[in-house]
Amino acid sequence: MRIAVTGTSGQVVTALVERGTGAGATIVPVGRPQLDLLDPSTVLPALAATKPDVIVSAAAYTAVDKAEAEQDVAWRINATGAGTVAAAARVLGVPVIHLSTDYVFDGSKDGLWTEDDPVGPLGVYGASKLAGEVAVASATPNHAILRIAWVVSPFGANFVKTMLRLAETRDHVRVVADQYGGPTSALDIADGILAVAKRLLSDTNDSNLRGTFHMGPTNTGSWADLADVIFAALAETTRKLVSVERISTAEYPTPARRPPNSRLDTRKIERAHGIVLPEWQTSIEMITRRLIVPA
Ligand SMILES: NC(=O)C1=CN([C@@H]2O[C@H](COP(=O)(O)OP(=O)(O)OC[C@H]3O[C@@H](n4cnc5c(N)ncnc54)[C@H](OP(=O)(O)O)[C@@H]3O)[C@@H](O)[C@H]2O)C=CC1
Ligand SMILES: Cc1cn([C@H]2C[C@H](O)[C@@H](COP(=O)(O)OP(=O)(O)O[C@H]3O[C@@H](C)C(=O)[C@@H](O)[C@H]3O)O2)c(=O)[nH]c1=O
Ligand SMILES: [Mg+2]
Repeated sequence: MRIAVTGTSGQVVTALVERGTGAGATIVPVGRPQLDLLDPSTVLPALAATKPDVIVSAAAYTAVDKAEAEQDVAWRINATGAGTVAAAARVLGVPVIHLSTDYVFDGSKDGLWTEDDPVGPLGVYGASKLAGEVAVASATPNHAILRIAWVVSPFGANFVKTMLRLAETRDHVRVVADQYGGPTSALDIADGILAVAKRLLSDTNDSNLRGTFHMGPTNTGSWADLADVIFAALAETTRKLVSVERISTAEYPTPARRPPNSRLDTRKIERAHGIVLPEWQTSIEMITRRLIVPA
């Protein structure tokens, strides 16, 4: 199975490269300058050249706060760009697995968000990603849109790396404790994507395998809970102690609003694709240790 993935240095594409071989997949990252989502004319030729069986649409504008000031660029990449990738998949006659986000929700629900719940993004990033979902779904029926959340990994830029960088100069970090979600390892996401890709290829017509799915760990937590686990793993490995001050969103002003509760109900992808990701704490400990003691 040959899988073309948009982007070259992103967290999920890097995780797919690490996990692909073990799952019998050849991962072909396709990124700038060959494929630039800001230049739609590059997309089909670059993807066609990889001769893919499946396309994973992982490239995106992911700077949540910066997007508030760069609305045009965020939309061209996350909305128009996503639609162009899906249209290329249709032309090439292959399924597309497109990644979206928990930030399509406004966070006002008490429980877990299902795929049928109403969307209501609070910021430019979430709105542009939602427009991307619509563009993908209208470009080809042969799609699986996977909404994921709070992605962390040994690669790229992410919250674990931010916390470890802060720990180099501080023994005290303030972290919001009133935003809840599902911290997810890009490596676990890669395993899920590979499983979905196999099913889409082996059953080319099953509509239960297609559509929109929430994929994430079985449990959830706050950003402060996540920081606690990171610093516990740091303390175990290096004896460096960092305390987490649990603050409110109001005490940590940012350009973009974020959902207070974006916890995702993952039962649909379990039913349709048999996918269950691990509890987040285990995966976060592994990532933290890997970042402290490079392999
Ligand atoms: N990070 C997160 O917390 C979450 C991410 N998601 C979604 O999951 C997907 C993967 O995220 P993640 O791996 O963390 O992303 P990263 O932020 O780690 O990487 C972004 C990727 O997008 C690529 N990219 C950005 N602009 C362009 C462009 N104009 N043309 C081509 N490629 C471009 C980058 O290219 P290059 O390799 O050249 O740098 C990079 O590979 C995204 O769709 C994101 O919206 C969903 C929920 C949470
Ligand atoms: C660095 C830092 C952040 N925070 C807060 C700010 C914010 O509310 C929360 C997370 O901050 P970040 O900027 O790392 O996370 P953010 O960029 O909002 O992460 C989001 O990225 C996009 C791409 C997604 O799709 C989402 O699922 C989600 O992962 O933690 C603190 O409270 N203290 C700190 O020291
Ligand atoms: Mg961020």
